Amino acid sequence: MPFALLDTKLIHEPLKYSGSLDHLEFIEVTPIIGREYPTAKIKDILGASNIEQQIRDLAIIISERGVCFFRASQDDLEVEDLKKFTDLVGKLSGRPKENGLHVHPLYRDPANVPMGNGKTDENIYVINSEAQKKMYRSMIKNRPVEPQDLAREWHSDATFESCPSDFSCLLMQETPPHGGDTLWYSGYELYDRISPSFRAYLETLTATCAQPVFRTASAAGNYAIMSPRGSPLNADDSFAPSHPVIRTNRVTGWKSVFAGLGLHVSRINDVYTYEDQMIREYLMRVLTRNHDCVARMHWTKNSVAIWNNSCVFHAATPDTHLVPGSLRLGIRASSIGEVPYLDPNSTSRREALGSAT
Ligand SMILES: O=C(O)CCC(=O)C(=O)O
Ligand SMILES: [Fe+2]
Repeated sequence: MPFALLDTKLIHEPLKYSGSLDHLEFIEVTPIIGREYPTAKIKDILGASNIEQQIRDLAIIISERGVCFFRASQDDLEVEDLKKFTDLVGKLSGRPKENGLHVHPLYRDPANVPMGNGKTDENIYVINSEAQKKMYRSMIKNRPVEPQDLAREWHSDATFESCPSDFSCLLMQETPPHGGDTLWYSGYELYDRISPSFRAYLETLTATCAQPVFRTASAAGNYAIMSPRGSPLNADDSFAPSHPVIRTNRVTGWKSVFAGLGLHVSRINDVYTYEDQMIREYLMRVLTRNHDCVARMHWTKNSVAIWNNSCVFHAATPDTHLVPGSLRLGIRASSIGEVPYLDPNSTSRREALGSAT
């Protein structure tokens, strides 16, 4: 049995779609990843008489497709609606009962400036291109960044927590005239592109995850006051949990690459340094050489994306500063899911769908 399987009690039965969203118009973004709803309003889902059934079904669709885009303007979506919606998607798709919305350790950081309405909220992470510009400037001063290496942007939310995020939902309130796209990458398909023997090896591995800005003890200490950050299990202030490199998605039951690459993965455990580098570089190389696994969102004002962090990686495109005077402002809520696990009896996405893609 792979040691990345932490606890058999964590294993969930895959959920079944009931058909409650069949009335919504949609297009698949690519054969592999993403679904776009061109006209649907999240507010209507929240006001539906069968809200619980619709949200549970939506959680299943997001988990199968990785990410869903709500293209129509969601300008009637208040901050409280965004929080309620994200919370319900996590709750109704079976996250542990004691978990709730993530409290981002950086929410009081100067970079996490007030939302468009001038307020702050512990459950809302603000994405503001002006504040990011300042933060990047100071980061670059301390740790020079290769300008051509945007691969550093790939990540999955809150993997620096023992219980990371299952669903994240981002409402983009202000958009630059061009640029500022976000990309999502299918961790299911990444898994399916690895040879069976190498997959079997990766399934035995875990990795230590850490947010780069929390790696100093004083930073971690400052953020510790925000415990428990969405789950009693996130009371650990080390910000360096271990997660399985291959993970089962609790909603679909499909295997995905998880803690094998990206911004927050600091070390593959129990291997030598060269092996750690080799495994992470290999996975990143498969990712960057297979752009058909990407769904890309060109944001329009008040559009929304909601994704399942346990089966997709995502990356911002930090080019807003190239458009002088433009502002990109988004607010994000994240639900806290289960402790990541690998069910050795789970299947890959392609196996489950019986498909070539
Ligand atoms: O700014 C973006 O495009 C994505 C930001 C992000 O990583 C997130 O909202 O989780
Ligand atoms: Fe993110």
